[in-house]
Amino acid sequence: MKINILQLIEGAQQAKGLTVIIDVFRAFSTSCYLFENGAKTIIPVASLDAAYQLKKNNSDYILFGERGGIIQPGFDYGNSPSHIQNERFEDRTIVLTTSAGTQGIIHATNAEEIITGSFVNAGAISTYIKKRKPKEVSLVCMGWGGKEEADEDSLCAQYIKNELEGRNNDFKQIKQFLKWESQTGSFMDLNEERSAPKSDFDYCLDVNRFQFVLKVESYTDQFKQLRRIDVDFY
Ligand SMILES: O=C(O)[C@H](CS(=O)(=O)O)OP(=O)(O)O
Repeated sequence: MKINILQLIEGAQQAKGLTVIIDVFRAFSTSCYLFENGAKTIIPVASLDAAYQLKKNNSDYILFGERGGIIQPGFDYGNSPSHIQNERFEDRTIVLTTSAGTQGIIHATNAEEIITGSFVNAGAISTYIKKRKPKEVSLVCMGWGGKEEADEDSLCAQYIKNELEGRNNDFKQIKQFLKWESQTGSFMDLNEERSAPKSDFDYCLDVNRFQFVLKVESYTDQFKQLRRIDVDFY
């Protein structure tokens, strides 16, 4: 199995084979919590306008997302896992637009198959890939707004690569590094509490909490959706 680690929007455009679009803080961690809390499907869209249009045509859809980490006018929620811990989304369709994660999905036009990547389901991702046995895997780190590399996404890519190659991971060390040495995730201290509470850090780094992957599939001619696929651990 050939494994590529790629960076940012250009990396998403170059990605081939089974592609994992990685966004630890916070889009694809939050997406896992949404499915855990009952969401029927998530429609990832690139622009705020597309999100507003979908809501206009489907008043029961729920709008999630941010720009620069901040919840946008008219949105029901931002991009925070902390804010949905006690919320249920049974049978609800979520529309999600974020600065980095959803942009990666939209730009990965050469990928054979796309799944999302985060630490909260990293083990499930490697199990899924091992079962699928693809010739080529692309691990794409979406970073800050898809434009600047971020430690958490690069470390998540390396974690998944190590799992696939049978090498050990030291997640405790990864978490300590992200907490005390890396600048990444600092927007959680700076932004308004209602958009990025500090507790998001721990929710996004609750490694292997979920045993499912999120696969990108067609929704309509125009839009894609994320579908939850449960992966057996053994
Ligand atoms: O809201 C977030 O967590 C980030 C903001 S940014 O990309 O770091 O500016 O968006 P995401 O798409 O979840 O990385």
